[in-house]
Amino acid sequence: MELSARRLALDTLERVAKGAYADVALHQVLQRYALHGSDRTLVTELVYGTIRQQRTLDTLIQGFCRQLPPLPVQLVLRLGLYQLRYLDRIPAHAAVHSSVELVKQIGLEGFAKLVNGVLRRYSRCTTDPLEAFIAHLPLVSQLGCRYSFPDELIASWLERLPLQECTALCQWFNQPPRLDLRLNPLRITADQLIADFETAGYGLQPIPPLPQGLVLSHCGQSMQELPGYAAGHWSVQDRAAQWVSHLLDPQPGEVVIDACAAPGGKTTHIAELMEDQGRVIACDRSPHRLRKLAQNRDRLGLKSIEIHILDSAAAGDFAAVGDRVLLDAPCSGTGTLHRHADARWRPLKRRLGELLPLQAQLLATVSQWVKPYGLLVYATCSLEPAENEAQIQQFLAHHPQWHIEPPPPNFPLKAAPEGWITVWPQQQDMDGFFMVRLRRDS
Ligand SMILES: C[S@@+](CC[C@H](N)C(=O)[O-])C[C@H]1O[C@@H](n2cnc3c(N)ncnc32)[C@H](O)[C@@H]1O
Repeated sequence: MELSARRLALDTLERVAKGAYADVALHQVLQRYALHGSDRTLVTELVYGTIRQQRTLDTLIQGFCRQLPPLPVQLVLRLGLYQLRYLDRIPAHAAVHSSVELVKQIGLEGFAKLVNGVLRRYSRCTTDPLEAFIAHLPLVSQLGCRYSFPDELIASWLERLPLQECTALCQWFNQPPRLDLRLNPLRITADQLIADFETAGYGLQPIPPLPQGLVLSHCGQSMQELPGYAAGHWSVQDRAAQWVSHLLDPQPGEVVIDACAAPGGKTTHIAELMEDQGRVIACDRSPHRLRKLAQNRDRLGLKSIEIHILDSAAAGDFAAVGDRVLLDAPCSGTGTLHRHADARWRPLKRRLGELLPLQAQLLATVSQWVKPYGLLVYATCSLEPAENEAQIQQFLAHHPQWHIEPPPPNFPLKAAPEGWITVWPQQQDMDGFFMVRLRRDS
C-alpha cells in the first residue's frame, strides 16, 4: 500500500513539474483514488514536503551525481531523499527499496542502480553532506540551499532581518501549517464546539485573546468530515487573518464592502461580527472563487452578504456607500509560503511587476467607496514592503484627505510608529500579514 502511495505522489509531482498547482493536482489524486487515513497523510506529506524542499534535495542530487538524471528519475530521487532526510518514521532501507522499485515501475529500470547508489550513499553519511556541497556558495545561496528557498526571497528578508531571524523565518515556513478554526458564534458556543470535537477524538484549544479562534491539535481527515462543518459551526482561518476583520471592527447595521472578497474567509467573519445585521457587499472579479464564497455564506447561514462579480479596480459602483471597506488585496502571498508548497518557486519580481499597479489602482478606486469619515482597511498576506508600507505611503501621498488611524491601544497586535501592523511569522507564530487602517477625513 505504501508503494502505491509513493507512486501517486510521483504522478502528482510530475503534474506539478508540468505546471499544475500543487494543491489542485494533489486534490485531484486524493479524490480520484478516494485515499483516506495513513495513505492520504503519506501522499500529502510526500508531495508537499518534496516540493517545499526541492532546492535542498536537488543540491544533494547534484552533489552525488555528475549530471542531473531525466526528470522522472530526479523526482524519484527527490522523493527518496525526502524520506531519508525528513521522515523519521520511514526506515532507510524501506525508503531506498521503494524508490528503486518505483523507478522500475515507471519503466526506467536502467536508472535503478543510480537511484540505489545515490540513496545508499546518502544514508551512509555520518555528517550532513549538504554542508560540504554548499560551502563555496555566497551566504544568500547557502541559506537558499539549506532551507530550500530561492535567492530572491532570502535576499529580500536579509535586507530587513538579522541573520538569526531570517533563519528562524525559513524554518518557520518549512513546518507543516497549523490548522486554526474560527467558530461561528451565531450557530454554536466555544464550549459546545470543543465538546463536539472531543467526542470525535480531536483536541480543540481556544486562542486567547482571539474571540472566535480555536486551534486543532491534529487532522488526518478532510475538512468536510470534521464535526459541525456542514452545519456551519466553524470556518478554517488562520489567526492572523482573523485579526484583519477585528481591525476593521464592523458594527451591526452598517454597510461594509469587501472589495476582494472571495472565497469569503473575511467576508463571512465580518458578517458574523455584525451579528448578520446590516449589509455586507462582497465583490470579486473571479466568478469561480465567488461560487465558493456563496457556498461558505450559505453553509454558515449568513443572510447579510450580497455578492457582486466585478473588477474593483475599475468600478465606481459604490461611491461613498461603505461605512467601512476592506481591501484584502491580491498579493505575492510571501507571508503564507508554508501553506502553498509551490508558492516559493513563483518568481517574485515578475509577480510584483503585475501586482503593484493593480494594488495601487484598487486602493485608488475602493477608497472612493468609503463614506466621509469612514474607514478603509488595507491588508495583504505578503511580507514585501513594496506591496505594503510603500503602497500605503504612495496612496497617502496622492490622497491628502486620508490618514492612517493606528489600531486602538488594546489591540493585541503591536503597530509600528507609523500605525501599520506587520506580522512576522517567526516572531508571532502566525501567518505573515500586513494590515493598516485608513480614515477618510472628508
Ligand atoms: C487575497 S485574495 C482575497 C481573500 C479573501 N479576502 C478571503 O479572506 O477569503 C484576493 C482576491 O482578489 C481578487 N481580485 C484580484 N483582482 C481583482 C480585481 N481587480 N477586482 C476584484 N477582485 C480582484 C482575486 O480573485 C482574489 O479572490
